[in-house]
Amino acid sequence: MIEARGLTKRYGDKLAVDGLSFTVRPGMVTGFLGPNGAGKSTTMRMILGLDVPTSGTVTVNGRSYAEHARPLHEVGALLEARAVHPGRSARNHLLAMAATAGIRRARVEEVIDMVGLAEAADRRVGSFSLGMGQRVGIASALLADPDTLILDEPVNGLDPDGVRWIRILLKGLADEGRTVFLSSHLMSEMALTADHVIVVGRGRLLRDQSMAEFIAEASTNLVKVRSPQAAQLAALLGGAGVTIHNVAEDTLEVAGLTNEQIGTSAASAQITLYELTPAAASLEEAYMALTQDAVTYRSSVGPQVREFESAVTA
Ligand SMILES: Nc1ncnc2c1ncn2[C@@H]1O[C@H](COP(=O)(O)OP(=O)(O)OP(=O)(O)O)[C@@H](O)[C@H]1O
Repeated sequence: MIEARGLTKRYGDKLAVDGLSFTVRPGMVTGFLGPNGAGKSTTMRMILGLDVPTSGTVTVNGRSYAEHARPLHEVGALLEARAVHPGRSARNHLLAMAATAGIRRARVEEVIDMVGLAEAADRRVGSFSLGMGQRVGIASALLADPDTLILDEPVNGLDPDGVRWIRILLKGLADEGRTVFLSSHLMSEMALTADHVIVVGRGRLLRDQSMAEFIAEASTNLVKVRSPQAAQLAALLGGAGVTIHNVAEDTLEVAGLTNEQIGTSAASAQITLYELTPAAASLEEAYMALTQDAVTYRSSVGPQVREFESAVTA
């Protein structure tokens, strides 16, 4: 369990993290989302005792990182910067870490197997691909069998196989009752991996809720209906509190009625339906809508955002 209370970090004039309070709970994967420069890495570094808060506190299992007698056994981390000596083999790197932390040698072989590095463990880490390097980083994080894992952009640059592998691994670790805290800009992947989201913008907390709630909140109550008798259906459904847009000859977008109500009305008037789809936002759409004002480094607005904006204002 990770608990931040009023966590704040100032670098000169820059307030990188601004009074963050949140709890990352065990038994689930929590996604940490936010635009570039929102303060995610700074927050993760403070959790790991690599940066000192200007004010506020952050604890892992009730104590700050520095107060733990055996911190590696409490929390394992994969941060963006790789800190592995390139001339060492993966096995020697893990053996050196294990020796320093008083971890038995057999555990090194266990984690090598867990991350699928058995074949390559004696090769120099410097010769590894990005994906293999990430596996070494994850093996290091898992070495002391910690209850809490913190991973900053673990899927960055990985191929689809590697991305899928990390997803399955993290979900499995959460199912074992561990706390898994993960940052990523890859929204489609985050949607598949995380059960809960914490969203920050300009150092501040924007959301702390379940993935399902976050997406549902951003979903419009539009229902897309396709019918060869679209005009007849529109006339039938029209009424107070109902808005209907004819988006194509055979397609309506209806707001103000549930798909059950539309289906029942259509059936009673013997109108044929080809499609009846409630519109659900994607995580990316929900995230974009929330963080639009919190983006520090913005490129021109992409077509995806425009599409969503017109969908919600239509
Ligand atoms: N050591 C530092 N000295 C000065 N400013 C810093 C330092 N570390 C981070 N910052 C600033 O603090 C803000 C938050 O940075 P941080 O790296 O935590 O954001 P982030 O959410 O992890 O971004 P990204 O998604 O790009 O990794 C940024 O404006 C950054 O420039």
